[in-house]
This record gives sequence, structure tokens and C-alpha cells, in this order.
Amino acid sequence: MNRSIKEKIDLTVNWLREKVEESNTKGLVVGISGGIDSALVSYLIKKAFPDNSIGVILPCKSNPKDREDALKVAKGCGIKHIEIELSEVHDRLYSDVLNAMKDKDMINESNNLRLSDANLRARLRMSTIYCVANSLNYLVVGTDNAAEVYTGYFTKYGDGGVDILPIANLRKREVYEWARYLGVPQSVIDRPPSAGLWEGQTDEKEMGTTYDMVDDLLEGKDIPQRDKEIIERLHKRSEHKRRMPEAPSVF
Ligand SMILES: Nc1ncnc2c1ncn2[C@@H]1O[C@H](COP(=O)(O)OP(=O)(O)OC[C@H]2O[C@@H]([n+]3cccc(C(=O)O)c3)[C@H](O)[C@@H]2O)[C@@H](O)[C@H]1O
Ligand SMILES: Nc1ncnc2c1ncn2[C@@H]1O[C@H](COP(=O)(O)OP(=O)(O)OP(=O)(O)O)[C@@H](O)[C@H]1O
Ligand SMILES: [Mg+2]
Repeated sequence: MNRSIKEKIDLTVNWLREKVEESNTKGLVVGISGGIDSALVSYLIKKAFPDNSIGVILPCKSNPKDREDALKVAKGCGIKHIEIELSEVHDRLYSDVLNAMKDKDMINESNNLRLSDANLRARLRMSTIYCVANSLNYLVVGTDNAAEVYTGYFTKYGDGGVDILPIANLRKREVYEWARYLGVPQSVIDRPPSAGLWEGQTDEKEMGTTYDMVDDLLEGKDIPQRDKEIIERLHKRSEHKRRMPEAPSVF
């Protein structure tokens, strides 16, 4: 079926209302990063629930530009927003974990400390957003798109820890189309996608391929063998993130 962007957006907004009704909750909350995925989701949930939607801005040793863009998004769609600074909490928790491990000689050069530091940021955000959701009886809205779901490019139980995923069937290029249609600020559209988990990180640099390639693969188009191998490796390696945790069957 060839629906217009407007029709697809209207269907998504209705779907969001249905999910809230079915779950006997009262509204929706999302983390606003200053990136395009959470910008689009903010515009969608504000449309679905003009009075019962909240954006949460959660700087954690972040580039100040992230916060500026997140504020532009909140202002652009008019969503109610709150801000909680997580840098100090992260410092304290991460150094306590490292010190406890050091005491037991668990730290050596094989540890991936950049990753554990980065993923803790995503998981502190998740805990904070659930704290807001529980308090208000709201659902937590995720921002993963189809390319991120397929490649597993998210932190398990971090930004992946959510209740509903309204844009998980959109390719990244559709995220841009919808965002432009809804009037997401240009500076948000123009910035390269980044998890913002360390200085200079961009999604495409880390993945080793481009969103165009992932989108093309998802659309069944031919892409270079090298990119295909990278994407399929990422997909296979992240299978566990798209499933319930495994349990032994011993009965
Ligand atoms: N086969 C398996 N079965 C069950 N569990 C398995 C497993 N293999 C690993 N695991 C578990 O999963 C963990 C690894 O997964 P995880 O902790 O997620 O870590 P991982 O996938 O290594 O890292 C998260 C990736 O997502 C990126 N990210 C994060 C947040 C936001 C965004 C963004 O787009 O903005 C991107 C981040 O830059 C990084 O590349 C392991 O430590 C282990 O606990
Ligand atoms: N500083 C932050 N404040 C609040 N939420 C955040 C912050 N950083 C990340 N998040 C949450 O984690 C999600 C995952 O980040 P991700 O980078 O994939 O999306 P994005 O920043 O919205 O878009 P892009 O992929 O283009 O950077 C964000 O959409 C947002 O919901
Ligand atoms: Mg981002």
C-alpha cells in the first residue's frame, strides 16, 4: 500500500494512543538527546498526547551542543520537558565499580572500560526515564529505528530498555523524511547520528558501514559484499538483544 507520509504519521499517532489505552497508562515519556530519532519521537508523542507527554534531557558528560539541540526539539514541538544532569552520578557509580574490581585484581588490559563506561551512561538514562514513567504511570517510548534494531546498535537494557518502539519499522532515511515533514529543527537534521557516548563517536564510524547501506539491505537492494558482511555480522552478534533471556529447560 502506498500511503503518504501524513497518513503514516497519523496512523502512528493513533497507534501510540492505542498503546496507552491498552496498558491503562496515562501518557508517554521519551529521552531527548538532540539527535534525530528522539526528535521525531518527541514530535509524535506530543501529537498523540498534547498534555500527557514528557521529554527528559539527560546530559552525562555530554557535548553541550546535545543539550542545545535537545532544547530546540522540546521548544519546536512544544513538549513539556525536564532535565536531570547525570555526570556526577555516573562518576560516583563508575569509580565505585572500578575500585571494587581493582581491590579483587579484576582490572587488566583486556577490559573494555570505554564500553562499560559508555553503556553505564545509557543504563543510567534508562533508570531515570523509568523513574519518571513509574511516578506518572506513563509508558517509556524507545527511539530505535529499523537499522538500529537490525544491527543491534543500542545498549541492551539501556536505550534498548523501553516499553514501545513507534519508529522501529522505519529505515533511517524515512526517519529523516518524517522529521523534515514535521519541521524538526535543521541543526538536528544536519548533525551526524551519534550515540554521544564518547568524544568524536559517530554511529557510522563505529559500525564500519553507513545507514544508507543498512537501509538498502533492509529494502532488499544489492550492496557491496564488504558492507553486507559487516551488517550481517552485527545482526548475528546482537541476536540476543532482540529476544527474551534464555533459560534452561530442566523439567
Ligand atoms: N550471546 C549472548 N547471549 C546473551 N547475552 C549476551 C550474549 N552476548 C553478549 N551478551 C550480553 O550483552 C552484553 C553486550 O551488549 P551491550 O551491553 O548492549 O553492549 P554492546 O553491544 O557491546 O555495546 C552497545 C553498542 O551500542 C551502541 N549504542 C549504545 C547506545 C546508543 C546508541 C545509539 O545509536 O545512539 C548506540 C554503543 O556505541 C555500542 O556500540 C554483554 O556484556 C553480555 O552481558
Ligand atoms: N543526553 C540524552 N538525554 C536524554 N536522552 C538521551 C540522551 N542521549 C541519548 N538519549 C536517549 O537514547 C536514545 C538513543 O540514542 P540515539 O543516538 O540512537 O538516538 P538519537 O540521538 O535520537 O538519534 P541519532 O541516532 O541520530 O543520534 C535517544 O534517542 C534518547 O532517547
Ligand atoms: Mg544520538
